Amino acid sequence: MHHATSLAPRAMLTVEEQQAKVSAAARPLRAEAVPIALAAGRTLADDVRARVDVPLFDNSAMDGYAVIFADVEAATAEHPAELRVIADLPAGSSEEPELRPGLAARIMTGAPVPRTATVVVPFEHTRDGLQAWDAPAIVTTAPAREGAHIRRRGEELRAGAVVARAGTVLGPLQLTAIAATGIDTVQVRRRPRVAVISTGTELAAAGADLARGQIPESNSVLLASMCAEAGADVISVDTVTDEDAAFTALVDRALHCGRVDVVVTSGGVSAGAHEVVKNVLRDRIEFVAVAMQPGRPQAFGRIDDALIFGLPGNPASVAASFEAFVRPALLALQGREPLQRPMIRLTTTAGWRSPAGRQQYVPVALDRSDPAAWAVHPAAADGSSGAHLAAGLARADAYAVVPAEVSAVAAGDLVDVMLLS
Ligand SMILES: Nc1nc2c(c(=O)[nH]1)N[C@H]1C(S)=C(S)[C@@H](COP(=O)(O)OP(=O)(O)OC[C@H]3O[C@@H](n4cnc5c(N)ncnc54)[C@H](O)[C@@H]3O)O[C@H]1N2
Ligand code: MOO
Repeated sequence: MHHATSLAPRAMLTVEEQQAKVSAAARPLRAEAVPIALAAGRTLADDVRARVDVPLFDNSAMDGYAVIFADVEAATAEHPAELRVIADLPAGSSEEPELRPGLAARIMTGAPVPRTATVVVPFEHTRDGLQAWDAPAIVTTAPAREGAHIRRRGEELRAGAVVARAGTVLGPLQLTAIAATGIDTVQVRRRPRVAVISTGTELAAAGADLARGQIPESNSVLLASMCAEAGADVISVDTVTDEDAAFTALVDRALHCGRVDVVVTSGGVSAGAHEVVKNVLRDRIEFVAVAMQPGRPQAFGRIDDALIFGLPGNPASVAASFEAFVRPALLALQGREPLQRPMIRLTTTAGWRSPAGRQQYVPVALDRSDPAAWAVHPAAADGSSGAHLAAGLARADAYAVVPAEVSAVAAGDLVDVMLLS
């Protein structure tokens, strides 16, 4: 079916205006309890508080002898202090020897320090080093201070104190810290359930033989992997022709059978004769022009509880639109902060033109050969930034984001770079 599409020029929204509409619609999903072993990449819904003190008890930081400071504070190689050893304390020992003046306990790193010990002397500061446990300890170097090499109960964190804040993404370092405070289950936001739909009668599977007019389909792999990387659960990935009925069926399935939180489509949103996304959804979500390049035609709205993103079909447009609108929404659904990628100002070693009045997203390659002066250059072989460029994305690590009012970037300029990893 053919729908006439208005070609009357319309005011473009700024990227920020469109982002504000998206973030107003993207409220955090409900929380669920997840064991820490399965929580990598999830986002904390609540602050996590330590269940136990860290360290949990006074313990030794060195392999050596637990002793009373006064017994060894004057020890030298010429006048060593000799102590009788009354206990052997490996890590995990629950023994509590009564340490009196003149006595020592052989102790290993991590073992509980006897209550009356006031210092640990490492084996390196004894005459004989590691010995049978009950051989005398002959201390030849005085400790620097009372308490040396004893890690005190709760000195890093007290039970009840916050280990990690709500909104934190759980990576390996966060999960180990949580485990170390005696917690095995965390409250995290539900993963956004996402359906990806590529539209275009010209699309064939990437490995297929291609008839004239057909091209390999590439947007769905980009969208599915970017959604997964942003913490989403991609529940379906489909490619459809530009026929309204086929697209309608997929959207209905996603919304009603798949119970998705987000639908991301590519293609079919501009001004042509076969704009399937626009034809089917024009009355249900908003189709706008955004002052960005690539990525000008955009669609966004809510149907029931799901956010619907209609991204333009050009591969570089899909990629930039994802960064500008979809990724921040996926993060907001998970309650994450900040929503934007890290930005850094770097020198570009090549220049390019930028369309006046549109914020430009140029895929760039990072040159990290000088660690103190990273630089960038456009990833596309010819240095251009066209929306149709696809193969050049293989070299891209980042986007240079050029403000709308800038019309040319010159070699040597500082540019704002959005890092992708
Ligand atoms: N008369 C006008 N024409 C166009 C306008 C306009 O304002 N007036 N806008 C242009 C801009 S800017 C863009 S961006 C594109 C966006 O168009 P659509 O979203 O409708 O995308 P399609 O036409 O379906 O596809 C564009 C391009 O990308 C290729 N494509 C699409 N899907 C895939 C996929 N899954 N994998 C690989 N490649 C894909 C498609 O074959 C086209 O070459 O419209 C301009 N036109
Ligand atoms: O806005 Mo389009 O995405 O430039 O080609």
